[in-house]
Amino acid sequence: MALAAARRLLLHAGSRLGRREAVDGARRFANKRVLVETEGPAGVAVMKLRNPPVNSLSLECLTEFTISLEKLENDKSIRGVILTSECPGIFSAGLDLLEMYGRNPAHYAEYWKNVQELWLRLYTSNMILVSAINGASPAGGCLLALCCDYRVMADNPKYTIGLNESLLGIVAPFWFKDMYVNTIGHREAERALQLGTLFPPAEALKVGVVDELVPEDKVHSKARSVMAKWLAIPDHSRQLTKNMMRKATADNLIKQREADIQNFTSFISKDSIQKSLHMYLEKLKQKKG
Ligand SMILES: CCCCCCCC/C=C\C/C=C/C(=O)SCCNC(=O)CCNC(=O)[C@H](O)C(C)(C)COP(=O)(O)OP(=O)(O)OC[C@H]1O[C@@H](n2cnc3c(N)ncnc32)[C@H](O)[C@@H]1OP(=O)(O)O
Repeated sequence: MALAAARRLLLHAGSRLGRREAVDGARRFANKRVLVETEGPAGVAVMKLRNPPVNSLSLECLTEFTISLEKLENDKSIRGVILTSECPGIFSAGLDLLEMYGRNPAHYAEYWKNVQELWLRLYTSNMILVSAINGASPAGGCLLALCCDYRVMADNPKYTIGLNESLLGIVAPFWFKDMYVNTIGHREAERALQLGTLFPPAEALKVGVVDELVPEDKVHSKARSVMAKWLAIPDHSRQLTKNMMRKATADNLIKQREADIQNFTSFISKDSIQKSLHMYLEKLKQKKG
């Protein structure tokens, strides 16, 4: 309830801000963790995640992301969005592990509902989505990129991308899996999901997790030129085609959202899973020291 009220407030405040800035010509709105700029080619917004240090998808970040998308969807002048990160070297570290560790079942359920919500909005968006992957993109970070219509990645071997859930002792949900299969095919997805493979750029390109690699300083300009090509297609035919390709996958979650929340909640609440997450978090800490 409290979150829903916060969401309404944010949406309202955001739309007032958005209107004022549009009048000033600044064409920019922001909340704390997501910045949206609509300068540049007509009809294109650039959405930047800025939840340092690693753009983990906390509940607040998910909510702000969903609200920003909703605002862009409602703005009929926007036809395309470039999704990128403001955190150096990190696209997104994926779901926030601290939302899935040491909390209570009601929190897990609320969190998962919001993860579903963002995924459904992104995956079924009528807008053209291009990701400019300018850093590491594990698990939920990869999920964000997979929702896009085209993925441009920085050709930096330090960055990896993939659904690595099995390395954490958890399992990618069926809808993450479905989207992976849709993108890279059954055999590659089967292998990558079991091994929790994090692909360096050249391998990500080879297997089809991303569509194009460019030098790091060219990621944004390439994303813009890709966007220009997609903008040249009439919206109605592109949207109907996208819907035809994606509807069954989205509907598969829509028809069992509640059951999926229950599954997640009982899975993540298990002692053995909490222990695995604890060990993974410890490993992340030790890496530093
Ligand atoms: C039977 C079936 C039932 C179905 C049930 C379904 C269950 C499925 C559940 C969930 C799906 C999960 C999806 C996910 O997305 S899980 C998250 C996966 N993410 C990762 O594995 C990434 C982990 N992070 C990293 O590898 C690195 O941090 C990095 C490469 C992103 C960045 O490296 P670096 O720049 O060196 O930074 P640090 O490692 O030092 O990290 C800084 C700081 O940030 C913390 N942190 C990192 N990642 C996360 C995260 N995802 N969530 C929360 N916090 C994170 C890290 O711990 C450091 O914290 P600090 O020590 O306090 O500074």
